[in-house]
Amino acid sequence: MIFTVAIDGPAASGKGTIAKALARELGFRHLDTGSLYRAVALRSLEGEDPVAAARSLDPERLGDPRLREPRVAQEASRIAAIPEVRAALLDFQKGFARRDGGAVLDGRDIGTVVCPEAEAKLFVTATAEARAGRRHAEQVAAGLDSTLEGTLAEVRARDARDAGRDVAPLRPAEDAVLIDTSGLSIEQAVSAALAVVRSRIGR
Ligand SMILES: Nc1ncnc2c1ncn2[C@@H]1O[C@H](COP(=O)(O)OP(=O)(O)OP(=O)(O)O)[C@@H](O)[C@H]1O
Ligand SMILES: Nc1ccn([C@@H]2O[C@H](COP(=O)(O)O)[C@@H](O)[C@H]2O)c(=O)n1
Repeated sequence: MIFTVAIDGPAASGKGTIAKALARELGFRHLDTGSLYRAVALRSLEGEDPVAAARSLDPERLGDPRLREPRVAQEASRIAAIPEVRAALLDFQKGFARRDGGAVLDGRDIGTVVCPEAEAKLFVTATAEARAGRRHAEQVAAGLDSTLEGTLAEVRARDARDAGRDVAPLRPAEDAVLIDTSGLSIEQAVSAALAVVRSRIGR
């Protein structure tokens, strides 16, 4: 059996939280595809050519805590606009998705480019203000220097780059189900997503 759940959405919309919860609940494997771009970005910030970094990336080594830093997130959205970087990361993502069993992948182009054949597609969104508030709280809890205004500006800059690039821009697939988490708790958002996926599994 192959069953792929494709989850896309802008920064801090809650797609990673939903993806992890779905994978846990359904016994599916999970890939946070943003971590691939962040790993390339970290190496780019250290002076490496991003295309060479993407071509030699070890996807099993994505645990570096520096990947979560805001400067890495911004650099990720810059190197993610390079077509050769995206091409170098594509086969691994497709292979992860279509191995036997169930898989949940979250990112920006999963339903449109990586897994256009996914059995269930979700587009998770929220207002920029709600997303910035969540990311700011997360950064404060992690002991990082963060202001709400600065985080909102970063979220907006990343949205503009991710949605405005020529290659694989952030957008909902035509057949994606939209979940706006602005007014939802984590539990409500996860159960809305689970209901969509279960309805597809049952078909
Ligand atoms: N429905 C929700 N209500 C309140 N907080 C939420 C909700 N969903 C997620 N969060 C919190 O918001 C933050 C961002 O969530 P998450 O990491 O899942 O977003 P994301 O879309 O995967 O972000 P990114 O693409 O930047 O990695 C986390 O701290 C998470 O706990
Ligand atoms: N499928 C994807 C996933 C991510 N990106 C880019 O990486 C940046 C970081 O992603 P996070 O999900 O960890 O926030 C993101 O802003 C995108 O530019 C991508 O292009 N495609």
